[in-house]
Amino acid sequence: MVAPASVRLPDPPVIFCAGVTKTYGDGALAVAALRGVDLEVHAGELMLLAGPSGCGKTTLVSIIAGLLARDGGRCQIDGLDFDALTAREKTRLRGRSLGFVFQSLHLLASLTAVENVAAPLLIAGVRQSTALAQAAALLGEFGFDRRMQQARPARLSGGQQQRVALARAMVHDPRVIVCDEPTSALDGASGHAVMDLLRRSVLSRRRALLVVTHDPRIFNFGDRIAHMEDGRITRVENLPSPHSPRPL
Ligand SMILES: Nc1ncnc2c1ncn2[C@@H]1O[C@H](COP(=O)(O)OP(=O)(O)OP(=O)(O)O)[C@@H](O)[C@H]1O
Repeated sequence: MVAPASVRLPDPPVIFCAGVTKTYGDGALAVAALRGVDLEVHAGELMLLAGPSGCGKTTLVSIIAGLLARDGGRCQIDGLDFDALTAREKTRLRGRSLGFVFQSLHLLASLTAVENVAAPLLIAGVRQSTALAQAAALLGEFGFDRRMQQARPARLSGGQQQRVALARAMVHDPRVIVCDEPTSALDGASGHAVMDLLRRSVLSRRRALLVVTHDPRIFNFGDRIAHMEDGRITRVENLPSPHSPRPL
């Protein structure tokens, strides 16, 4: 049936997974990490992903970010399926549409904070002066003064390093940001500051964010929470009155 012109159909999800499976190894050593995961995250939504250690959270976000191939099911970012793309198209999709922050931040030790943040723009071919100016402006919004922007990661606190990693994931204005345990190593105030920045970026940019967490202190930053157990998402619940800071 055709919908009447006045009915607004919902936007398609920005992150879409249906029946995703993944097994590591084979034979007697096989580990079924994902057993059929269904998940949808929409523009403007911050989805938390929680569950016990070993239930498959990192495997799932690695597949969504195109860093790991799935065995079965469907998975799309903005309507595109990583597994159907050539290596060059995958790199382009990652560079254009995705930002990720994993547990080990992978900041480059020999570069300053601002150079780390500018790196994705330089890789995408943006002129150095423009890339550095954009990176400095974003770090400024993240509370970094000029001196902190010129510091190498080893001279920054854990919370500051986490914010540099976040800025690097956002500087190219991606549609999707995926974070694996962004606050696990941080004290309450630093974790709050990081989640505040993530929340602000969702509100201003209508991004889809997927944040893996064990940390109940940050549950009020999410719109919904997907509970994962033994390789499946067993329940998705709406979170009451998510924290709504000023948009970035
Ligand atoms: N490279 C690998 N080779 C073999 N097994 C793996 C590999 N990576 C993960 N696994 C296994 O797959 C399952 C899911 O792991 P995964 O890291 O996705 O879980 P997780 O929920 O992120 O755990 P945690 O909360 O501890 O980070 C676990 O049983 C794990 O031991």
